[in-house]
Amino acid sequence: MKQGQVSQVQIMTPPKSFALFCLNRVFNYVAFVRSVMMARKFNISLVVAALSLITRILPVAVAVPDSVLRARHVQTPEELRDSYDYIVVGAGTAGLTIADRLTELPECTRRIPCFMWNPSDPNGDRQTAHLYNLTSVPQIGLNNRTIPLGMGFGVGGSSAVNGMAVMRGTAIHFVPPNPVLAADFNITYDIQAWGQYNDTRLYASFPGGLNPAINWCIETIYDGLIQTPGIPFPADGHAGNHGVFYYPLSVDPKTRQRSYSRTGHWDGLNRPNYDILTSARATKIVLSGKENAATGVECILTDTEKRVTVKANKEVVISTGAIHTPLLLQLSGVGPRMLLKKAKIPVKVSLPGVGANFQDHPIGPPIRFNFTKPPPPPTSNSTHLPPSEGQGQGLVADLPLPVAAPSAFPAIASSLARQDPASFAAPGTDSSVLRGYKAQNNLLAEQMLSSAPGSLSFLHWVIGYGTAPGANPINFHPTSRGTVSVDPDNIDAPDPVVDYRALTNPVDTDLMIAYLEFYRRFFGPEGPLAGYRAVETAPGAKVTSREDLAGYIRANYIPQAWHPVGTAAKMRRELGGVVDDELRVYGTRGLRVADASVIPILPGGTTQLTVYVIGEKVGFVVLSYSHIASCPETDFMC
Ligand SMILES: Cc1cc2nc3c(=O)[nH]c(=O)nc-3n(C[C@H](O)[C@H](O)[C@H](O)COP(=O)(O)OP(=O)(O)OC[C@H]3O[C@@H](n4cnc5c(N)ncnc54)[C@H](O)[C@@H]3O)c2cc1C
Repeated sequence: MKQGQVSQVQIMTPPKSFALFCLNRVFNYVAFVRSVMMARKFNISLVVAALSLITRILPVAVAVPDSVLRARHVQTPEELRDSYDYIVVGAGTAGLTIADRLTELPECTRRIPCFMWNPSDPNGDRQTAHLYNLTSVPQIGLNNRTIPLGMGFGVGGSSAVNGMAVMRGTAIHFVPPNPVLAADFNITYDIQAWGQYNDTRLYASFPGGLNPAINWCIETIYDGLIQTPGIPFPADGHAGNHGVFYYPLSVDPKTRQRSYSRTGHWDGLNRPNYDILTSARATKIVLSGKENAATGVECILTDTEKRVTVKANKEVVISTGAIHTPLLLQLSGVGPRMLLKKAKIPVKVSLPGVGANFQDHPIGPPIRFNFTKPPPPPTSNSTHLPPSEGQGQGLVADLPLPVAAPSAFPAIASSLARQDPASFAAPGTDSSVLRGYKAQNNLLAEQMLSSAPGSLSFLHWVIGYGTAPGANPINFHPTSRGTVSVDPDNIDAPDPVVDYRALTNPVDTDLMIAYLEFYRRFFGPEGPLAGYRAVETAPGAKVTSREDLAGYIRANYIPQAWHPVGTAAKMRRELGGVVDDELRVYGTRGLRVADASVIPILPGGTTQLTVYVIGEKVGFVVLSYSHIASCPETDFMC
């Protein structure tokens, strides 16, 4: 395939190897994003790109009305089968992806129930009521404020309630081998691996609807960014580089409805080998024998409070998200020994990393300006707005640290590299976890010095929000590490104790100050927008000392953007890792974790795309391998 061709309008021949086939499946979703971006670059109508994809999946979509065909919905214990080959716990973003892939091969796998909690209406669509109502403990770094966090719990999990932004990290995240980054998820930026199959039913598109009130703002800021040294403008926001680009949404371009794991991986499936048990909360994985083999799942039926155990013949995959996965592991006896002992939970596997390494993208305090000489409103021939049929939700600028903090970056990097993580980690953190933090610090410090293509971006600026020019800077790579733990005094509580430990590492304050200073330069009298004579309204030009800025940050910092990761990290065990490269939980047999919790360091992008890929990895690449010997090759081609 030549660079620049629109992959979706080509009919490709099947790949020769199973591995390539799997990779192609993984990349379908991304490929569509890319084709849309390519279409914009080469002035090919987005509609053509979208239609080509729709045309290819249409026979399936038409022949299978959603209302009729779905996985068997099990609602009472009596309907459960005696045992299941695979049990996927959690019908969320990754969980539904995995269950779909496993049940694609009817001869090879049998019967997978997905447990989920409180889905009052499994046929329903996005409902705000389908959010967990969770709050963190008081944050010592944030003047003891508590922080609400929302995770989805309907069929579809967080993909059913999320903001639908579709982004990817920069390339370094996905280039193996790397001991502490996502690596090894077999994501590649090789265009050859993309877009050769179009059998996905998940979409990313530019559905239109960019708020006209903020267009002027985008136009003006875009102009300013062009004049700022060192900022690339990749035509394709998914090419793995930092820079300025429009991002698409997980929206079906035809129906303009949310495209999420339920519509992509559950609606329309009618498979005799697929059961879904709802209104059930898993409380424990049964680990048997010396090998701690996962032989079943205990759960509580939320309508009747009845407890049932479902038997697993082959594997259990935990896919309950970065907040509830560490809780479920700990309740099963897999976690930090001291914590489990305190909670009186028999220790099956001492794994200190379970619930450690907790991260989310923090949203910084607002910095706002008034233009006293306002820019002219955009005209219809504005050059920087996306084409009308291709309006996305927004424009972002993802900047490496040398661009965001051209004078501060060496000092920030060297202070991180010199740190002893024990000084900032939660009290009692195990030495293996501290070694993992050190490895992460070293990698982040190295990346803070780089603006090479594909290196990490640090400042994430979502442009165009707010009524006034300015920003709430988002830090793509915070250095503080939180914890998610069972409450030792109440192990029956459905939710864990969540502690962001926000701003406990002073480097995070240094980064936020550097970002606020970036905006002061950008909007100020020496910056590219000087002609508009901006006056700073928040925090105000008088707030300049480190102490004052740190106080402003402490009072306004929000340590989460609904992207929790890292609490069952895919890292080496001696670095505090919880799962290996194939996402198997250390010290167990037949137990994997596949959801956002395995991501060791936050990607420089929103998280859903990476989570889908994790689901694909487990559901298709890893588990399918165990059946290659017994399944005819053609099974994989259908
Ligand atoms: C409000 C919000 C906005 C977001 N915005 C964006 C965005 O714009 N772009 C983006 O890329 N990402 C966004 N994200 C993040 C993204 O959606 C998540 O990273 C991703 O969906 C996580 O997938 P997961 O499979 O790890 O977990 P989930 O999709 O959350 O799935 C976990 C599932 O497990 C179930 N579960 C939990 N505990 C149990 C139990 N004990 N027993 C049985 N079931 C259980 C839950 O009910 C849920 O269904 C947002 C998230 C939220 C919540």
